[in-house]
Amino acid sequence: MGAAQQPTYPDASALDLAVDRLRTSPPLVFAGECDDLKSKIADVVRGEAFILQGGDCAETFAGVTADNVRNKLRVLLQMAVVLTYAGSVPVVKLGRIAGQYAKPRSSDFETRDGVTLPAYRGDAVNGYDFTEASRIPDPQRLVDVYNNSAATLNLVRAFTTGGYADLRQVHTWNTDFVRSSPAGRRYEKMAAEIEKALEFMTAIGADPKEFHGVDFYNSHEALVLEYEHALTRIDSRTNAPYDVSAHMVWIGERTRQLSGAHVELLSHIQNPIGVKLGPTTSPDDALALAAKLNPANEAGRLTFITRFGAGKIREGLPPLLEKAKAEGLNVAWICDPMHGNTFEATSGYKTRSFDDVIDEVQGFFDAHRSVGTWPGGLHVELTGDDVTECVGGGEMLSDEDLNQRYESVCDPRLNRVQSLEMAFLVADMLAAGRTRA
Ligand SMILES: O=C[C@H](O)[C@H](O)COP(=O)(O)O
Ligand SMILES: C=C(OP(=O)(O)O)C(=O)O
Ligand SMILES: [Mn+2]
Repeated sequence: MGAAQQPTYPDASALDLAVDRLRTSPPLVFAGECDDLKSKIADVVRGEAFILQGGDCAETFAGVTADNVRNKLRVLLQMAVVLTYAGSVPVVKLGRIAGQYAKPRSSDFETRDGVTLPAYRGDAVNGYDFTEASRIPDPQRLVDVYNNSAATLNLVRAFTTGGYADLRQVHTWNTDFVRSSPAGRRYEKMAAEIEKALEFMTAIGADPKEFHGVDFYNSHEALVLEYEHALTRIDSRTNAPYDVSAHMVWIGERTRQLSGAHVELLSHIQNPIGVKLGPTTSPDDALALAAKLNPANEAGRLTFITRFGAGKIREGLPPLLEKAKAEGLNVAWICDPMHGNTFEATSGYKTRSFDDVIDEVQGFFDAHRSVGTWPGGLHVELTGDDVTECVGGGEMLSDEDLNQRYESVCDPRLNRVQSLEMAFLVADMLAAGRTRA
């Protein structure tokens, strides 16, 4: 069986050149950082922390600007602080960022006005423009992915350690359009309480440097095997292979075949890894994936990202949780409430309803509560901008609003206000679990 969802490059020598370039390029992340993330995910496995993983469905090279990166980071920081404060749980912050450039597709082709061309597979593979030339897979794009990921990560590191993410800035993240929304006002009140608490802590002698930066990690779907393989290095400390293209990588719903090439490649790297599990996953499928990908049952190594859809999660998830619990599986369970809830609006746009997204998260919490397992986190497609891609939410975006600012090149993302609303709703779910426990 060939590897699923791979580009077919017309020019093999150009691919060799790109891969050679990547093989000799410096790592984007360090193995020790991947280990740190793994130990934080181990806290999630033990029910002591919560993961917030979020970002674009598909990053684009054109989207690598200071504003864009800062806006995405800012909404993630705001969501994380809401979950930490209102949900009373430590939050592991993980961007779908600095490498999320390759897309699996349902169909190999796209037809517009009677013209059929190869599907867009992300900036890692081909161009979004609907022309024959742009849709030809170009291996030089893999080198562009590396360079754009390096630039993004550099900025992310500067923002997260250079003062922008200082908890004492909690008010300033609530800027412009978000501030006037109900979620923005709730945030404003919470930020005032946090500021007071920080002043109190400083007054009793806490070191303000403690609040200065945050640990922030990055992740993407490991899809194009040539890229991930070329960026796998032997770590000098441990002599073990790490995929140094990101701290964490995951296997998508379309490439999780047990004997497939993606599972094989990721079984050999030491990074923390994820696997998406859709509604066709049986409890035995999940166990077999865990046995192959985490044979030592190491806590923090494996995260299952469930994406059942709001209508299926309440029935589909509990059998998986029960079996995993009975077998003593050390795994973090996180909820992707996006990919099982996509539909085409009458306007033709791919969209998701905010209510379905929240309903799936509620179903996820209910399933974990009924089985006695820990709802370990969220995996969300979102943006820091004021886009109109998902319907509903407090702004009550409708089908007719979608054309105002639909910018995603793949799946619809929650906008900044919807993301903040989600954080408060999920913090309430976390808090409700605590009072019941
Ligand atoms: O992001 C996920 C997939 O790439 C996406 O959902 C597939 O979308 P498609 O069904 O339009 O190919
Ligand atoms: C492709 C994606 O999801 P899934 O593999 O769950 O369909 C994605 O996360 O963008
Ligand atoms: Mn997507």
